[in-house]
Amino acid sequence: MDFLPVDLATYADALTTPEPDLLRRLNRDTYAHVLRPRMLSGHGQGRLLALISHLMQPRRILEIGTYTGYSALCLAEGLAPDGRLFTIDKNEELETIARTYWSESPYVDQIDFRLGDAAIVLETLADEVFDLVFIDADKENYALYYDLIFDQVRPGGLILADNVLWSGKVVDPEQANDPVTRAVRAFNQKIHDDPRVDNVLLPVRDGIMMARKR
Ligand SMILES: C[S@@+](CC[C@H](N)C(=O)[O-])C[C@H]1O[C@@H](n2cnc3c(N)ncnc32)[C@H](O)[C@@H]1O
Repeated sequence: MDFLPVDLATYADALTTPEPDLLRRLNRDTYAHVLRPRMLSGHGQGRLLALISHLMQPRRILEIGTYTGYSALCLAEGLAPDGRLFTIDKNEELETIARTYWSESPYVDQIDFRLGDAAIVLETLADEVFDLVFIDADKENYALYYDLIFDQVRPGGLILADNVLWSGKVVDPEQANDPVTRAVRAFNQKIHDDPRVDNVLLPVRDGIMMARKR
């Protein structure tokens, strides 16, 4: 299933800054060789992540859910010269492809990959203060990750969470009892109700929650 009608998605991508060659190759390689390639952010969303990062020029980025390393490369584009991006994934089979492409980028020394279950790995990053966080792992634990990292986000920092429209299931009455859909809906409501942030649910691709810490 496509997130947008194909002609609209094609039009939007055509009128967006082109996908850099390295990312285009990683995108193709992922679709050719890795399971569930739809998880990769892709051209339009990747350019949005890069643009946000350029605007913020973060010193510390946290990504939960590396997959093949595509969104990490996009987010790294805006890093301050002494900046660092921590990215966590529990699937060791993806590490090689991610590192292969990172090594071709100017950000290879700024990307710090941590293998393991996110909730546990986060304990090892307890001393970091984050400017920008991208939550893109198991949906059932989004609310947990949000709670775990919130105090480590600086005032004015941005928390992004992907797939918050969950392929439209968040408004499908037939999915009301689906546990993942319920978790995504609960997460969205939690952010919306949190007086510590200003938020926008962006209907981009599969939905991106943006929450700026006050
Ligand atoms: C949607 S993909 C990430 C896509 C990537 N951010 C991108 O845009 O290209 C989700 C990833 O989260 C990882 N993941 C799922 N549950 C996790 C957990 N509990 N801890 C760490 N990683 C997890 C999966 O292995 C998968 O690679």
